[in-house]
Amino acid sequence: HVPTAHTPEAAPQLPGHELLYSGKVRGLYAPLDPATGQRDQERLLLVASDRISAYDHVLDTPIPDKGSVLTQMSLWWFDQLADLAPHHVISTDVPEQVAGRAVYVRRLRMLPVECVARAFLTGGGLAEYAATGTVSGVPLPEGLVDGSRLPEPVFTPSTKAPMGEHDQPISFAEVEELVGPRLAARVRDLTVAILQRGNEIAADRGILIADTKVEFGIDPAQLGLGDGADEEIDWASVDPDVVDVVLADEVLTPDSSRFWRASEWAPGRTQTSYDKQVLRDWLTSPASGWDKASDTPPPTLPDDVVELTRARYVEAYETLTGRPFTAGTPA
Ligand SMILES: C[C@H](c1ccccc1)n1cc(-c2ncnc(N)c2C#N)cn1
Repeated sequence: HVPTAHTPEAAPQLPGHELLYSGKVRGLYAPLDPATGQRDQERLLLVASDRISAYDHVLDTPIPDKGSVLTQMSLWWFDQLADLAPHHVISTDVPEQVAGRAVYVRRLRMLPVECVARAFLTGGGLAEYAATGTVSGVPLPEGLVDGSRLPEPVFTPSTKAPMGEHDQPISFAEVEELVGPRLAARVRDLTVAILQRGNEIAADRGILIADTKVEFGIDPAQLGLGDGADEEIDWASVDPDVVDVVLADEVLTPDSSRFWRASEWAPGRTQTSYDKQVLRDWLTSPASGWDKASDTPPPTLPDDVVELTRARYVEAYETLTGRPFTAGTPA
């Protein structure tokens, strides 16, 4: 296997497409009409790079096939969850430069809420619980520790912070102020149901999904808006029993969620990350010569760390889906 790495940067130029948003490891493009050069108002191209982030840094060493593995995994989850929510995927027939790691999606009006649900307590949720006994305003049993399984998944939303900043946790009441009580209840219930279903499926494969972040959008046409319109939306006036609340972005991937090996789960300490532990262990070992508190960029990764990390992504995909990973081609 001679890995080819797609990394010049998270979002390379793409002929016939205009870059709209560049995330840490992903890009969102508008296809251009070849005749007029105008942006297609109904579709977007969501591209995953091979870049990986750790300790709030995007590493300069790519993980070959990471973008493709996570794209294929997300596509598989959209199918597994189709009875819970419609999704935004149109086609995987994408430009050859991004084959296997990009999807054409319906252009939606995205709800201004990061929909996070937690099935196990760790990270920011654990810190909030330690300080208040609650998470996102939801009271939890006493005596929970790092990695404790919650009685049932809890909706712990946050605001969409500007690029590069950390999302801020908000209460359910604040979500109701943002999008109205009806949409707030719907996205809460959907986010919890998605994580619940994800863990039911993953548990059979020896994987625990501690938490996940999903995004929802609504078709502009169902909001009575033209495709290109970007006027303000009165979300509280939207009835989720009338419009389709569409599952967008990526779903239940190791980038949007915490993946743990069930066999390694031990509440009371930091859990090992299914996909990023090899990377984290090397970065925090003397071998890297890096100090994560120094705010200097992490060093280039040695080949073995890259290959072991790639193998973790492929293993997660093949274990979850039961399908062999084939680089560069949609499943
Ligand atoms: C956060 C995410 C993002 C991805 C990649 C790079 C930077 C940001 N994003 C997704 C949309 C979006 N907007 C309209 N319709 C859609 N179907 C989607 C989706 N998915 C806007 N932002």
